[in-house]
Amino acid sequence: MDPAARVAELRDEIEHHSHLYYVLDTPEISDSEYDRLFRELQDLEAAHPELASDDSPTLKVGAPPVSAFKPHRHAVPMLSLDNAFGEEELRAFDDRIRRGLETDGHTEYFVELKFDGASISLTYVDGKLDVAATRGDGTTGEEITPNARTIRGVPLKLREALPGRIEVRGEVVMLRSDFEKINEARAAAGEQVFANPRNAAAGGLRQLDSRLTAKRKLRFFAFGVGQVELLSGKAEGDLEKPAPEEAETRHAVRQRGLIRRLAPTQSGTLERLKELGFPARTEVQVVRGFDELHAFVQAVQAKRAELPFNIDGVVIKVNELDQQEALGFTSRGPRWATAYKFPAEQAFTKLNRIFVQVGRTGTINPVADLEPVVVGGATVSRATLHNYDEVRRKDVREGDIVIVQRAGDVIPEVVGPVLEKRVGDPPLPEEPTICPVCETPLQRREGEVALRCPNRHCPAQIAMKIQHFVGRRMMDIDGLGEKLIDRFLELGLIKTIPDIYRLHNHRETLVNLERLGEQSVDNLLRSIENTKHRPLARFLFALGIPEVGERGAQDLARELRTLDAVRSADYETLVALPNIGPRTAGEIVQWFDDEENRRLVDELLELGVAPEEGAAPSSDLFEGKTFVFTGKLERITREEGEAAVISLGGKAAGSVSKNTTYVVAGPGAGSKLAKAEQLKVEVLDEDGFLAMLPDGTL
Ligand SMILES: NC(=O)c1ccc[n+]([C@@H]2O[C@H](COP(=O)([O-])OP(=O)(O)OC[C@H]3O[C@@H](n4cnc5c(N)ncnc54)[C@H](O)[C@@H]3O)[C@@H](O)[C@H]2O)c1
Ligand SMILES: [Zn+2]
Repeated sequence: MDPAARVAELRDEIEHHSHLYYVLDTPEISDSEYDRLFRELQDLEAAHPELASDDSPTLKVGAPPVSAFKPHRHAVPMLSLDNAFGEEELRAFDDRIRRGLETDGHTEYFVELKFDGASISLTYVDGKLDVAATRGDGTTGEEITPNARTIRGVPLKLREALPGRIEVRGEVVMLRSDFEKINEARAAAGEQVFANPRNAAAGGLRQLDSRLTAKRKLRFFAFGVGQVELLSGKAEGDLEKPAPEEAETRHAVRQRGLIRRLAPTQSGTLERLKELGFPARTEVQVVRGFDELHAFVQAVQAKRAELPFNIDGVVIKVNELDQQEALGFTSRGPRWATAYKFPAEQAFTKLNRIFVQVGRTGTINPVADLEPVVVGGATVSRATLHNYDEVRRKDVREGDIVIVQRAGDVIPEVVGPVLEKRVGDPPLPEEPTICPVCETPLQRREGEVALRCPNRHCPAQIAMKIQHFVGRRMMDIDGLGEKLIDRFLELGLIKTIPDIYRLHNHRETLVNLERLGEQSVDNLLRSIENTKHRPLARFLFALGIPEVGERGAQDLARELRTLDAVRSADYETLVALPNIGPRTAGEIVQWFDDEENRRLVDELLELGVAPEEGAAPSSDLFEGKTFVFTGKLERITREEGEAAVISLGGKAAGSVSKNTTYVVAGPGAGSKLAKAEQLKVEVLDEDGFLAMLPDGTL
């Protein structure tokens, strides 16, 4: 295509999506698609300077304010940020900064989370909130003062009544937990769900009735200041050592009695904001040079999913304000900062078909078959829809354009359809009445939403049970994957879980199977044999008793120690155990009461499976104490730490609560550490933990 035509097309398209995103808060394409269009336009404009235009979206910020609100002119423009994707672009940013500052040394950066929300400006006059405004197009925003007053983290009065005027800027976000509740309610009311917390927060800011804003439970995190015109006095002490070339202006400022900075650095500014009453910020750090910068970025990325709100990257700012000034601005943003973007966790794609999957316990799960799309750095072509209640609630139909989400290790899921893009009126997917695999009529258990196939010999369930049994966190049978299990089932080589341990009787058949050589068969048989003495906790987890997960199985093994004790425990015994609730206790009793399940366990034992019993604690040193391990440990693994705690009579838990005695935190610890600090739980580092052990080591 002719570059001029493409440029025109891109500008139109970008304007269209900006309007949907910034003004209507209902995007139709994902952020990464938008970023791609934006980059393409930037590149074309750079390659063809003759196509430059003053009103190109590449020179603009956000979108103009809507007329329902009083316009607010920003004293200092509220700009956007440049982006960096990947290590190479991060390095290029660092190089550019060093060139700009004409230094070869390490630059000092202030690095922090890039909140995925909407920015606002809060102006305080003599310490009182005077006016709040959205970013708008950067020059003019919308005045939303009554709405801002409802946001947690926006002080109505600063802790110090600073004389003069100070404008604080930051991001308004919605916690993921609040977002989920709000979306559930919207779906139930047949409304379009919000694609993400950002849209919900941005929309919440621009309500005409501030009571509606209050309902969204928004939060504010300050990240900087705009205009500062404080009368000298209190804040002056923070004006340390002006750079010599600035002494002149500094002198003039002082004569006028005005101070225009809170502190000489970005990190100092944030400290001051905290003192003034803005919520403390976590995950902020001063780093020097590229390596430290890169390490921080990676550490944040690793704990992205643990944070209570969404972030879309890390913001990197040159820390010294004098250096920031020297670097200056472009029309869209500061030269002294960039946004390092993480892979997007959401994408838009077409839902081709909804099909049914039968789970391990017979649950019937609708699954979306999607046009493959990259989300969170991986290609996704299937996503769970959980159950048919949810399908109806979200109103997802075949052929819809849907929002797909993949956050951290969580299974990809369909957030909801883009109703605007629905073609015609496709029928709501029908809930099946018979199992798609064995054709048994489906049932629904009392109090459950999911339908179930009640046929315990249903081939689909057996396949899933076997897959679960051999899984990595269960019996961990190396080399026995999903495909091979299906093949063995088809050939009748295995029909039940115990048949796995009888496979050696079929060595000849196996060796002659297509694509399985003698060597891989022997490897497989050996790895099966090697799993006969797995720890009891793993074995219990592998059995697939409803409600008994990894932690539950560990609790059972630790408390009851032998398989016999678990098998024969009655309801009262079980329910008295820590962490075992009535429902779990009931399921365990029922499972072992079942004739077929008992035979399954007996057969396994006869075949030589002998789970390693939970050892009795060697001491009661940690009795009554609960430990939580978090972050990266250097000298021991988390599992070793937990095993040590248990063997000394203590407990290891996965999350911090008021019952936690100690949190052992290594580098990179995130929300668990924050929770510990909040609950005033004692925090140890790895050395501190090791020092508590009888020998001072494992
Ligand atoms: N899906 C769509 O249709 C669509 C349309 C338009 C824009 N977008 C998305 O919006 C982005 C552009 O939006 P933008 O102009 O707001 O830029 P941006 O979100 O890339 O970066 C600038 C903004 O980051 C925010 N921010 C968060 N944490 C911060 C911190 N710690 N310090 C400083 N700023 C912080 C501020 O609000 C600032 O204005 C695009 O990259 C795209 O992903 C998507
Ligand atoms: Zn079935």
